[in-house]
Amino acid sequence: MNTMGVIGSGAWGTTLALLLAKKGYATTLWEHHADRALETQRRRENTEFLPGIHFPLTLQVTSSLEQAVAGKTMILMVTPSQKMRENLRSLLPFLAPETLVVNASKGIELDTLKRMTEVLEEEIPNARARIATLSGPNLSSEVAQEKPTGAVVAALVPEVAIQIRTLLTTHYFRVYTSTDVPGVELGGALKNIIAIGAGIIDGLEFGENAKAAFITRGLAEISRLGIAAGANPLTFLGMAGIGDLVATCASPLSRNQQLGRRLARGEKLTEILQSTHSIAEGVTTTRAALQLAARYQVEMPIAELLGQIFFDELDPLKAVPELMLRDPKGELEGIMSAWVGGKG
Ligand SMILES: NC(=O)c1ccc[n+]([C@@H]2O[C@H](COP(=O)([O-])OP(=O)(O)OC[C@H]3O[C@@H](n4cnc5c(N)ncnc54)[C@H](O)[C@@H]3O)[C@@H](O)[C@H]2O)c1
Ligand SMILES: O=P(O)(O)OC[C@H](O)CO
Repeated sequence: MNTMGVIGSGAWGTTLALLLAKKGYATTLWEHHADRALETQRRRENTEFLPGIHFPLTLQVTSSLEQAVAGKTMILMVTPSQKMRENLRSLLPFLAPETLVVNASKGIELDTLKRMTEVLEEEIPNARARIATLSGPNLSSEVAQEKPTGAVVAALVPEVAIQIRTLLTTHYFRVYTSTDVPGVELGGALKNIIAIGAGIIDGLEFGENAKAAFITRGLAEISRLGIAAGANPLTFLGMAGIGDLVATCASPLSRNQQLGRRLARGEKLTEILQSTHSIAEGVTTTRAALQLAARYQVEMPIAELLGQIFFDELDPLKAVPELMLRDPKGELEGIMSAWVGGKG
């Protein structure tokens, strides 16, 4: 009998826990606030992040990491990415050696600049043969409503990815597999930067041409950095690349996109971040991506300007001519050299 643990009860963690529980797996969802765990367990609904969706009997909520982790077939890590390491350290005493561990968060650890599975590898003994990462165009409320969705799970060991694909697949959640862990993970993390920019473009009412060009150049920027960091270039044409970029940049459901629109209206970043419990990972990811770009000597003009908007209060309207009037260049410049020079 397969049993599941989900660590992190925000919108995505709750959605994944519901998916697994509705498949009939006994699933335990971990919430880090004890009183909120009790409240959610009592109400049988996550009223804050996923209102209106009733929990089946197979889904239990707890604030005990032991209950959420011990003896499970698979656990999914769905905390804010900057909290990944501390949560892993806390749950490690309860983690059985055979439990599969899947990252479902999209971010890069500040300071270390590690991807989430790199953090998993550092914290979990003998992790390589049992860890994986899940990504793709997965706006949580659509998945929770069982709307048809595609995703990708990447693992170093192909059989592990296949095993996890089997556990996650449903009639509304089609999962592909990959062995390109860096590509899948960087695609998912870096698209949040571009989604904030797309929100700014929407907020400034610059139109669809502008947004399409911006997404396209965003993909070029993600690909350049990803390839330099060891990703397979083709991954950025897949679920975790163009797939997630389209969903997140186009949808008003995206929290990163929403943040961009609020910035365009003149709201201050600190006020926006204080006004919500939801995570918009793109802001911290911009900081980390710029440091990675410096490490790999990759140009990221969009991320640089967004960094100036976030951290130096650059007026978004002033950023636009800077992008438009950069030195003209060939469309594939930079991508080709990264491809030839990268490990991908
Ligand atoms: N929401 C989506 O549609 C979606 C889809 C795919 C991936 N993701 C990714 O999943 C991750 C989690 O996002 P989400 O949407 O589930 O969360 P959310 O933004 O809906 O809520 C944030 C959650 O983080 C929890 N939290 C805060 N501090 C914590 C700590 N110290 N330890 C553990 N938990 C803590 C909060 O209690 C809350 O449950 C992010 O990396 C996000 O990018 C989200
Ligand atoms: O709401 P966002 O911006 O965190 O995006 C959610 C998912 O990552 C979309 O795939």
